[in-house]
Amino acid sequence: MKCKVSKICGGCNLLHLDYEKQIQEKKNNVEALLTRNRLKLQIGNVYKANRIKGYRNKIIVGFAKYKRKVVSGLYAPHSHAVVATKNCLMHPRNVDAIIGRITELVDSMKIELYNEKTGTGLLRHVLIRYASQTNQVMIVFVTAKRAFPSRRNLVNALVSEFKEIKTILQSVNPRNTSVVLENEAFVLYGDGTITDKLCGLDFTMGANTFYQVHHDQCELLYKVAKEKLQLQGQETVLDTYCGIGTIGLSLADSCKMVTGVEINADSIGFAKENAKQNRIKNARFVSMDSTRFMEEAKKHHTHFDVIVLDPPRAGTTPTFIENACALRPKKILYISCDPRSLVRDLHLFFRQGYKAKSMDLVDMFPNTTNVESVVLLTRR
Ligand SMILES: C[S@@+](CC[C@H](N)C(=O)[O-])C[C@H]1O[C@@H](n2cnc3c(N)ncnc32)[C@H](O)[C@@H]1O
Repeated sequence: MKCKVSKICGGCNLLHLDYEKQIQEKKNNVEALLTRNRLKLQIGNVYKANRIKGYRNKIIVGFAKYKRKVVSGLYAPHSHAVVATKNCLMHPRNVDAIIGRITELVDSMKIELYNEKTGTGLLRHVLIRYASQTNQVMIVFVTAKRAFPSRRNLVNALVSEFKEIKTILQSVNPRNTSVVLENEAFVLYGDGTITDKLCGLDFTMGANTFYQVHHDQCELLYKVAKEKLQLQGQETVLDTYCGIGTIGLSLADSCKMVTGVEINADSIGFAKENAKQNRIKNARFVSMDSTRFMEEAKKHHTHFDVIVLDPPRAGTTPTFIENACALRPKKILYISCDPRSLVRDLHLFFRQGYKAKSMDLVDMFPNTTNVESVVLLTRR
């Protein structure tokens, strides 16, 4: 695959390798990390992706002016510089057409671009989410202020042209931070949600909720998780860092009870809604910091047979690990998107009497160096 901007964009830093070599490189990198950290762990399978382009279902584009015309693109790594791109190889084609049209409309409607240096202007970025199985698109305009003069014309133009746009929102971030969705989002069109199908279930999500970027690899990841856990139908499962409930709900038909914990209250609202719309009755969700939940669970001797954790890149906390292990679950499944924080946390699990039974990798992010790990821990 050839991309003119891959060197400056930095998004696809393995694009120069053919896919088999990318997979080998990812495996080598994780193995080297394990060795450097004195972890004797064999990597079992590396689950490759069938779809290695056009897979990204969440895209954030920035805008800039070039020769007086508005251009859009991804941000260069660790910077706020926009790399003007058209038809990124990782974007679904129909989403790219929408991005192209938004860029033209921003230009022709003379929508002011936000200037980070002076703190003036309006439009900061646009976030697009795509539910690939239902062909539903969500667009979020992130603006520096609430007043958005041309929004009605912009929305009308987009929805009349693209039938797949199900909802459009505006999120206001007045502060000088790079956080994309800082505040509450206002609905400009539709109901503020899109719904995708995953593992045979319907999952509705909002603008600031987490959803894995590669639909098919996400299904594969959850399938691997289910296989690793070998649930017998009687277990109580705790799904921490649960987002909109995807992992827990996909396990619900194989266990007695699922409890999901997540810090983002919006996500918990969607998780409850998702349980309801899929008629899943053995799942409950709690909006709470996972570490605090674990402390409380330990204090009240709440037992779980299985604990699943899928934290953000930073990994989990020593307090979470200490309390989770003190509850003595039979199995702990650690799903991680950053092998470095995973390795750090595994040392702590080992110190608390757990051992790694298996470690597998799932290629959630083809053409990049990122990889998802799944580690099954059992009591020593
Ligand atoms: C990598 S995502 C995983 C979400 C979900 N398991 C999935 O597969 O879609 C991590 C999730 O952890 C949540 N989170 C971040 N910090 C948290 C915390 N301290 N306690 C609970 N949840 C947290 C984020 O909001 C996000 O939804």
